[in-house]
Amino acid sequence: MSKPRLIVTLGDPAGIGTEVVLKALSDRSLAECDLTLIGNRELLIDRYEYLCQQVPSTVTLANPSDLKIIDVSLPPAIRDGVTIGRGNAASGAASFAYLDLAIDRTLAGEFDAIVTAPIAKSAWTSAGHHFPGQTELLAAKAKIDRFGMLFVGVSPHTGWTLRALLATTHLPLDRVAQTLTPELLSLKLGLLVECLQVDFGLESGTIAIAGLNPHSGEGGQLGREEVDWMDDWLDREREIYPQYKLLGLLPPDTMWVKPGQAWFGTQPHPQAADAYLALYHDQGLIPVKLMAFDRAINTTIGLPYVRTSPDHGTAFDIAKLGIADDRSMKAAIQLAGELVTSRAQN
Ligand SMILES: NC(=O)C1=CN([C@@H]2O[C@H](COP(=O)(O)OP(=O)(O)OC[C@H]3O[C@@H](n4cnc5c(N)ncnc54)[C@H](O)[C@@H]3O)[C@@H](O)[C@H]2O)C=CC1
Ligand SMILES: NCC(=O)COP(=O)(O)O
Repeated sequence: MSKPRLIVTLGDPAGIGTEVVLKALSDRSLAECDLTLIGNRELLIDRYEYLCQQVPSTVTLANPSDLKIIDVSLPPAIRDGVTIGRGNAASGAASFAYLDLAIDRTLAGEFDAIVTAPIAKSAWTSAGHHFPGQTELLAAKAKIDRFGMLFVGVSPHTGWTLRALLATTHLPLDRVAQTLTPELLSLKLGLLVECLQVDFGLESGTIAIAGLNPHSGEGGQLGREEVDWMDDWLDREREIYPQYKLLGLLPPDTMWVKPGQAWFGTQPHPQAADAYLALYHDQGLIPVKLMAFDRAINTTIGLPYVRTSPDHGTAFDIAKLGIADDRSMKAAIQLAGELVTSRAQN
């Protein structure tokens, strides 16, 4: 089989996107993928030259002149408006243009997967692009409304694989309860099952599902969603997916004890689940980032192609320092290659 063709966006040019990409691409093991960067060549070269002065001699950076690059030309006002360490309308316009073109080229069949460096949602908004995140732009351009945000990480301590899907994502907390419906949860669980089967070869297994309220509502005393509809919803899903053991609705704090042990222990915990369904952003991402911030991968499931991304953001606070950790970006590129290969074989 030919090498997976990956397009890697440089993300917000005021953040650490270019840095983590150039650091990651200096790793020769990534040569198993056919990689193309997409971004503004002039900003990329400026950044490379700056970083060469910043990083210690033990750190290597890929040289842009050795890489395939799709150059996204930017009007001078946008290019000159980018200020390292501060997201603004110019950096938002640039990062949006990179992703927008990457999607078009991928939908046209030129690439098998998109790996995205981080963008700032607020910079997109300042630039007039009103999407909650890259995920929603990817879904809108693919014309799908069935998609999910799944985080994946492999423990360096035990080899155990953490998989956590978010039922809702970039939503104010006070809108979560009204957004959760039986239909939405069925859609997300169905996507998760498909992904476990197609991408991870798990035809059966265990999926743990969190409740919404403290102690999963404590029988209605601490919140009513579980007793009013979520318990019945889960009973129905158990009939639909008899090959999976659906655990739940688990108290949302203690749900993470076994995965924590499976991640940090000396061997995978026998009772850790194959996947976790968290009901809102921070219910899932606080534990994921505590366990795996240096290496977790954000992948969009349900798209007609593979999309991965590091789990971190633009890190404007360290963008001038040259100290960004590229392991999550490297893992995102590796996983994209693996998923493309496994989908081609299925
Ligand atoms: N996939 C994406 O495009 C994501 C984008 N974001 C965006 O990033 C912006 C900043 O968000 P924050 O919540 O501050 O999260 P963040 O991940 O950018 O930063 C959180 C903390 O972690 C540190 N950090 C992040 N990545 C690092 C790395 N690779 N190496 C070393 N240290 C690192 C930062 O310096 C900061 O102290 C927001 O505008 C948000 O929208 C946030 C998460 C994901
Ligand atoms: N917190 C996760 C996140 O912000 C992912 O955003 P995006 O990949 O949709 O841009």
